[in-house]
Amino acid sequence: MRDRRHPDKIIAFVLAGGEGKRLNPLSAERCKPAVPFGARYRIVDFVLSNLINSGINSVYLLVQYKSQELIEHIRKAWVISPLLPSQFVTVVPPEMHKETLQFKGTADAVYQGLRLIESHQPDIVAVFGADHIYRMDINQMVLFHREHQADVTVAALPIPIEQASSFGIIGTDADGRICEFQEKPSAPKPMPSDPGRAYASMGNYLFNTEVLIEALREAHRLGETDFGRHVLPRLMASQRLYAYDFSTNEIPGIKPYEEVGYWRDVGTIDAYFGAHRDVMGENPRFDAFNPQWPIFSSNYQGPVARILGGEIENSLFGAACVIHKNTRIHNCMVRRETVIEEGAELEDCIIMDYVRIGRNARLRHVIIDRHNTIEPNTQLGYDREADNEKYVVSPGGIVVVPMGKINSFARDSRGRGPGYAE
Ligand SMILES: Nc1ncnc2c1ncn2[C@@H]1O[C@H](COP(=O)(O)OP(=O)(O)O[C@H]2O[C@H](CO)[C@@H](O)[C@H](O)[C@H]2O)[C@@H](O)[C@H]1O
Repeated sequence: MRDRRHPDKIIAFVLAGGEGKRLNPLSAERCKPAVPFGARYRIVDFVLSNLINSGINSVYLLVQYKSQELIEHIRKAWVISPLLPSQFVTVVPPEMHKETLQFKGTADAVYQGLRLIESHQPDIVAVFGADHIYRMDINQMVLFHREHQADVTVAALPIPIEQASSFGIIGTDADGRICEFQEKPSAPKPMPSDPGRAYASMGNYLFNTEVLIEALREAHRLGETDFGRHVLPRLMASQRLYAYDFSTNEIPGIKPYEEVGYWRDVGTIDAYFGAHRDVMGENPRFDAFNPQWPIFSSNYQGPVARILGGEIENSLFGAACVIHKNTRIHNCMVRRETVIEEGAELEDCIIMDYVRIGRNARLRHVIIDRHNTIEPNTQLGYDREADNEKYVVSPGGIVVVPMGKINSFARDSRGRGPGYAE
C-alpha cells in the first residue's frame, strides 16, 4: 500500500525458505528464519519489523523448507488487523505446479509469486532476505532508489575480506552504480579504498516492478533460479543497478553505545552465539529496546519471570520463567517458561523456551533448544570429548542440545509445570 512517508506503492517478498544447514542442529526441525533469537524473538522478526516500521505493510513471506514452526509463529505474532486488508503478512508456500514442486532458488520463489505482483500493481517490489539481525529504515533506501533513478537497488555494506567468499560482492563507480557483481567469488576483490574489506550485498533488493517481472520471466525461460547467481549479473548489463550503502542508514532512537549499522549474518552456531553477546550487557551493541524502532514478536500473554533467589549477573529472562534459590546464572539468555532448579550453575548459555534445568546441573557455553529436560547433576561444557559424543559442539566450543520432544511446558519428574519446587 501507499504510505505517507513514500509516494510509491510497495509490496515486499521476504525470502524465508532457507535451509540454514550451518546452523544445525538448531535448523534441523525448522527453517533458519524460525530459529529463536534473543529472549523473545525469532530471526524473521527483524526483517518483518524493519518493513512494518518503514510503512511497507503488504508482505508476502515465501516459505519452503521445514516451515511449520515459522507458519505458526507468523499466525500468532504477525496478525496486523482484519480492518486494514492491505496491511498483511501472508505466508506463501510453493505453488506446486507439476514441474515445480518446490522453489528452486530465490528468483524462482518470487517468479512463482508473479500473479501476486500483477494483482497489486506496485511501483516497487522489495525482495528481502529473512536471515539477519539488524535495524534498517527501508524508506531511506527507497529514497536513494528514486534519487538515482535506479531500476534495481541492492543494499550493501563493507565486510572483512576473509568472509567475502560467502556473499555477493559488488564493485561500483563513484556514484554507487554497480559495475561488477560476483556471487560468492573464490577470490573476492577488496574495496578500492580498503584492501581489508569487500563491499557485500545484504541480499535485500528494490526492483521497479516492470524490470523485475521481465527479469523473472527471462530467468525462467533460461532455467535460471537465483538472484545473486543469475538475475543481478544479467541485469547489470541492461539496467541501472545501484548499491545503497547501509552504513548511511539512520535509525531513530539508537543509543550512543550501539554499533552504527549493526548487521549480523547468524549463519553458524558461533556467529549465532556471538550475536547474542551483542544484545546483552550494560551497553549492548544492538539494544533490543528502542520504542522508536521496535522489534515486534509474539503476543505471549503469560506472567513475567519469577526470580526466587540466586546469584545472577548480566542475564535476560523471558516471561513465566522460574529461577529457584541458590542458582548461579552468569551471561545467560533464558527464554520463556523455563525452570532453573536449585543449585544449578549456568555460564554463557542460551536456554530456549520450555526447558527445565535440574538441580545442581552445571552448564557452560551451551545452547539448549526448546522442550528439553536436563537431568539433575548433568555437566555440559566442561569435557569436550564427552560432549562431542552426545551433541554437536561448534568449532568455537559451543555445545548444542537439539530440540526435545514437544510438551506444553517444562515439567518436572512429577509432571508439574513451571513454578513448582521439587
Ligand atoms: N528456495 C527458496 N525459497 C524461499 N526463500 C529462500 C529460498 N532459498 C533461500 N531462501 C532465503 O533467501 C535468502 C537468501 O538465501 P540464499 O541461501 O539463497 O543466499 P545466501 O544467504 O547464501 O546469499 C544471499 O544473501 C547474501 C547476504 O546474506 C548476499 O551477499 C548474497 O548475494 C545473496 O545471494 C535467505 O533469507 C533464505 O532464507
